[in-house]
Amino acid sequence: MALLTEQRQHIETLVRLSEGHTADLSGCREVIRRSWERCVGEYRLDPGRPRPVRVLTQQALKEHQDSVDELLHVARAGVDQLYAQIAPLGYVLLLTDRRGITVDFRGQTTQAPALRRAGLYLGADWDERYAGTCAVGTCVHEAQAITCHQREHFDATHISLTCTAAPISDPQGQVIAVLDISALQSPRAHESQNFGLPLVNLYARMIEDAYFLHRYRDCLILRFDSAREFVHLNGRGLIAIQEDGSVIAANGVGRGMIDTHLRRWPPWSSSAMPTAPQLFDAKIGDLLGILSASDDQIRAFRVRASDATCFVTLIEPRRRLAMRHAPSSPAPIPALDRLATDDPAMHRVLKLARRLRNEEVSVLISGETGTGKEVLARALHDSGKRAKGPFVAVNCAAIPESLIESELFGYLPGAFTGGRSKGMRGLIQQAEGGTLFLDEIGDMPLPLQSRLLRVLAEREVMPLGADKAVPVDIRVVTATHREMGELIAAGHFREDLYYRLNGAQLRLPALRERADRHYVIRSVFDALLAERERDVRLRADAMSALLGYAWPGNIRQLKNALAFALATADEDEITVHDLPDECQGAIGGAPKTFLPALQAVTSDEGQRLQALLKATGWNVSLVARQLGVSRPTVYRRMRRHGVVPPNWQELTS
Ligand SMILES: Nc1ncnc2c1ncn2[C@@H]1O[C@H](COP(=O)(O)OP(=O)(O)OP(=O)(O)O)[C@@H](O)[C@H]1O
Repeated sequence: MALLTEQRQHIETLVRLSEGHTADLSGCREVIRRSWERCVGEYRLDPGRPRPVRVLTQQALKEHQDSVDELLHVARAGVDQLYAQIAPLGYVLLLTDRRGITVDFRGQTTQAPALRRAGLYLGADWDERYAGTCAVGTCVHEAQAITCHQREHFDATHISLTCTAAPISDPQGQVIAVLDISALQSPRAHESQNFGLPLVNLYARMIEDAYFLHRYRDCLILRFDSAREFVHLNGRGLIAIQEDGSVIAANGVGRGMIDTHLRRWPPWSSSAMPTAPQLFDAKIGDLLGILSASDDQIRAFRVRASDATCFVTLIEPRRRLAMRHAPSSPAPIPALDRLATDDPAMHRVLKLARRLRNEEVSVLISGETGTGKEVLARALHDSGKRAKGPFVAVNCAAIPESLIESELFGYLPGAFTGGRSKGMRGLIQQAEGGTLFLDEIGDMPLPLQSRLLRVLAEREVMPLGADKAVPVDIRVVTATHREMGELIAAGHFREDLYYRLNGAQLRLPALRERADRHYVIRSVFDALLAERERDVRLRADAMSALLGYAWPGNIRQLKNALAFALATADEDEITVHDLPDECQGAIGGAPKTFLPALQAVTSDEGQRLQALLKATGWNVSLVARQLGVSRPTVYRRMRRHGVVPPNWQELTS
């Protein structure tokens, strides 16, 4: 009721404004007043007829997303980080294109119906011409960050909302997108939103700079700041230049410097631009030589426009950097190298794998299901001196217990009823000269563990029914997703066998923990395309959802999800809507890991654990490190206390 009364009063104020009475606007901020005047004068919006929220069709939304595809991709990390900060305060996040169409969104699924009604949703249109005065639309019009709080909105439908938006400009200074945080409810006082403007501005600037660095990654870029300590970390000025010092593009701070320079020294022609040596009062050689001039790869220059000192570093084109670093990197081993790019845990695994590939030492590969243990075992085999020999993979969990002995060790004719009349060469012997890969080793029955131990110790195998052992030359690689320490403690696995198998351990990280998820997604996708001889584009919104998903089934689940999308997508591109439901994230592809758990946890220990998990963004590995226990132990404790992460359904499936 209160809202309806407020809406009526609001409408009356605006109707009076449309009739030329401006007396009621004395407390109104100038920027809002200008926008209201545009709404009634220019757009002819009728304040007496609030308009329903407009949400675009999937097809129309797709077109808008396409037009900012590259930006969406670059912005993702910033969008996720900002949302992680504002979600606990009850805010949602919108990224719109320059026309005010919401092309990316983060919000809580539990609030979806209310958010959709309010227009805080993927595809919602916040163009000032349609929605009236609002943070996004007015921000685009004014090209400046703005808070639009409650009754500052033009349309009476929106007056319970509070919204703060900041523009994101392209390297030419044109607004290409708007970053917005909004809440359905907020305190009445405008000051309650004071935190929002600097926060959204900061992230908009970071996204803008990330986009600049991405667009000009193949150019020389000067990065500068007035504080030496901040240049590498967050140098605010960016200017892309050519080798002769001419300016290609600049970010907001860089453009500001150029403008001041031009005001002081007006050019002889309107198209003439100052060069970098002119801007920094330097020789081009000094600028190009920055990296070797000092230990911290920074040099001080005088900015001619302001006479201020400024500290500058040089970012080299990515291609040139790659070439420079190539000679020092170790000799390529394609079978191993293609498994990862720049993930620290994978680097450690692959570094050790390189050393082990030609050794006879037994290797135990651990990691959650689907992390690629068999793929790594095969790569180890393919890259080592046994590559020409066979690679025999045995899944100990998949073979019935009654058959596993005969399968592994083989048997002579007539060794047991039901066997083949000619007998059978066991898998151990089939791996002669090559590698025997025993997957799910934790599931091997105890009696067989003793026999396997003998094979490893004596390097010979005794087929069923034989009275003489046969020598074997095999390398054994095993894998498990189980906690071997627990199996040993429970008497299910022989400790002596474990130590023999665990000559070295390679621990594969879960896909959700990998910093090179983008590379993994791309390579799995490319492999599927090659298999199917198809050419299909993976659109940025799909990539964004894939990057944000928790992947309880790891690379296997990823592969299945992409295969599903390829099989069901209508066109020659995959969008977020073509992915299996669980990977589409919360509304607008929000990473599930950011959604709050809604479970009631009663025990003290459970609550402490839940608080710790929440504080780390449900990073189980980090919590395990903080508590000094293993990850499986954290999962077990979560299960015991009923601590349910947002993505638990997948984790337990
Ligand atoms: N780096 C990779 N590139 C492409 N596909 C991969 C990669 N790693 C794993 N896969 C694919 O993911 C699936 C699971 O891999 P794999 O069988 O090696 O995992 P696993 O850890 O051994 O699984 P499990 O624990 O269930 O035995 C396979 O289809 C494999 O082809």
